Amino acid sequence: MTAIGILGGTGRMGRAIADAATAAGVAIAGTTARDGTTSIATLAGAADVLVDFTTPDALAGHLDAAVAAGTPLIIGTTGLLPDHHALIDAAAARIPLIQTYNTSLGVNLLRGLVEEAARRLGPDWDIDIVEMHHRHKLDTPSGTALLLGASANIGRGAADGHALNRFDRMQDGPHGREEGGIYYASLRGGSVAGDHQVIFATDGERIELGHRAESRAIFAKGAVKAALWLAEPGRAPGRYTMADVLGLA
Ligand SMILES: NC(=O)C1=CN([C@@H]2O[C@H](COP(=O)(O)OP(=O)(O)OC[C@H]3O[C@@H](n4cnc5c(N)ncnc54)[C@H](OP(=O)(O)O)[C@@H]3O)[C@@H](O)[C@H]2O)C=CC1
Ligand SMILES: O=C(O)C1=N[C@H](C(=O)O)C[C@H](O)C1
Repeated sequence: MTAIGILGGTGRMGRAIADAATAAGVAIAGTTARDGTTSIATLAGAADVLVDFTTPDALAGHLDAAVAAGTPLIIGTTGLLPDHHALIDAAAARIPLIQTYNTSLGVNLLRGLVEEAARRLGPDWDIDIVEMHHRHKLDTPSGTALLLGASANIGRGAADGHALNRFDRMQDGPHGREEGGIYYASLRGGSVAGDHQVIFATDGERIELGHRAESRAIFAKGAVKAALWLAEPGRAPGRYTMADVLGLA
């Protein structure tokens, strides 16, 4: 039976993933938290696959441990910067790895719809992304908002959608729109698990494509599915996506 090691086991997502794994009959090899009482290296050696929903500061240590043990890794942590992505690319040459800002089926389907809408609508339609999350969320805009922006950029013809919006952060105030810019608005409050709305607006009409997460269970279920997929025997090193896992690629 596949055993999952949960990095950040004390967190909201860590606990949800433990519940989802138990419900799916998947073993838990162990968990870590910020206090370091459990050795990451020991857990990496004991687990068939690791899942990391923690904080960008912890990423380098988690990658080192996974590579040293040869253990596949799923990174769900958001707020990553270009340097983090360079470390992930280097690790993916050694182990199978998935880095994704959203593990839900719905958002990964929505990405394709957003890409298609942006492609068909063309440059006369402005694109804005509005997201709302619980009061504890630290990063802004959400990783999913950036993913959806990347899909829209790809639909508009960009070779690498992320290259445009990894660096284009939120723009505020009535400064007028930059041509081709995608604008983000973020709300934080209550216990919202994750709402995203992509608004395509032109003169006289709007199209809205959105997704609402009713609980973290959908992210946890997707993370367990991705973990089982990544841990399949013979999975070669590489940087895979949720589209690969869900058969959407
Ligand atoms: N990809 C996806 O589908 C999703 C991604 N996320 C992302 O997952 C991440 C975690 O979210 P959430 O569970 O709500 O956050 P929490 O704050 O509830 O949990 C964070 C976890 O990380 C641990 N941690 C914090 N700092 C460190 C550190 N320096 N080293 C090691 N471990 C550390 C915490 O340990 P301790 O308890 O000891 O502080 C805790 O276990 C966020 O980036 C969030 O955006 C969330 C939902 C879905
Ligand atoms: O922090 C969260 O809770 C979530 N984070 C992810 C993000 O930043 O997009 C995914 C989901 O929306 C929940």
